[in-house]
Amino acid sequence: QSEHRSLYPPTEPYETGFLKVTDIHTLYYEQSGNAAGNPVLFVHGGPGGGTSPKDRCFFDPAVYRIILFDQRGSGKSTPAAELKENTTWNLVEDIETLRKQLGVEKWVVFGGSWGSTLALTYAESHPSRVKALVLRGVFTLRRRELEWFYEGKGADMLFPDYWEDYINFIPVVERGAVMDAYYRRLTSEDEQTRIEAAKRWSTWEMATSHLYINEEKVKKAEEEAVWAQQFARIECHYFVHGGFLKSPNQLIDDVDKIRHIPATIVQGRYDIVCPMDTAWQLHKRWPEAEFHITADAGHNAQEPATRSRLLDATDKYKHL
Ligand SMILES: CNCC(=O)c1nnc(C(C)(C)C)o1
Repeated sequence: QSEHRSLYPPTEPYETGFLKVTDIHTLYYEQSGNAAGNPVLFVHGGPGGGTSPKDRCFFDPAVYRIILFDQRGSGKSTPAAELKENTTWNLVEDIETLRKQLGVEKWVVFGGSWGSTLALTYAESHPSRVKALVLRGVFTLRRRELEWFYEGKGADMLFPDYWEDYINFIPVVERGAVMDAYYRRLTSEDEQTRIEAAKRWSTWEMATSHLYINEEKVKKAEEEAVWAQQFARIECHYFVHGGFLKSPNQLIDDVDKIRHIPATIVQGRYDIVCPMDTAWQLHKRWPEAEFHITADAGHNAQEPATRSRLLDATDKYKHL
């Protein structure tokens, strides 16, 4: 393992498309790299975060058939930020629909943050379809994870400056349930209320996603109203519904369904958005999975040590 690796060079898709999955939702997807190669599915975060061209660069394009898709309401999928028919189980079905559409039997599945949540949910639902899992910044939507970051039960103590703009948007009397209060505003009849709530919610998350604040990401949350609404509305929708999971600890409790699958977990020690406890609990229940703590990293996949371990992992599974 070299210490700090660079991403694979940028590539362009050899195919892009739109897949209608319900009367309401149409999904954007793309394929790049080697059309006859080892299929890998990139599962983006948020939910609602969408994919970007850089996401392709975690994979050796000479070997991998690199498949990206924008989940319901995210990125180029339409309608943007749509919450109707948008649940974890819909997304698991969408992944199977996409797999069949593309003629993939089995694939490597790669996901960080919410992408790790959906990757785990998909693998536990369809273990025979997963060649290997690469998980980063593990998030399982336990109540404690949500309260830590969105309800003023921890992360606010580490970023009190950025917390102020997030929490001051909500009247004191509503702060007993901050996510619910944001949800009322993110789904308000009034467009300006929706936009302001989305910008505040997204800025809080972008400001805390790196060990060293990434001003570019903060600017994106403050200035890209469409993206901010996709990110904030869909995240908040999933969180106020507990991820639509059957029980609060379902993903870790059901890990025995996937312990036979080759896997690598990469976790930033100073991940403020998805604190290391979750990855640690998953690791203890899944000792077979390779486990890397990156000592000088936060939440984001592009932080040098995290990026490097992720590249090592995709190289490890490239010939499966
Ligand atoms: C719990 N939400 C964290 C998450 O999934 C996430 N954080 N940043 C992202 C993007 C990189 C997609 C913006 O996703």
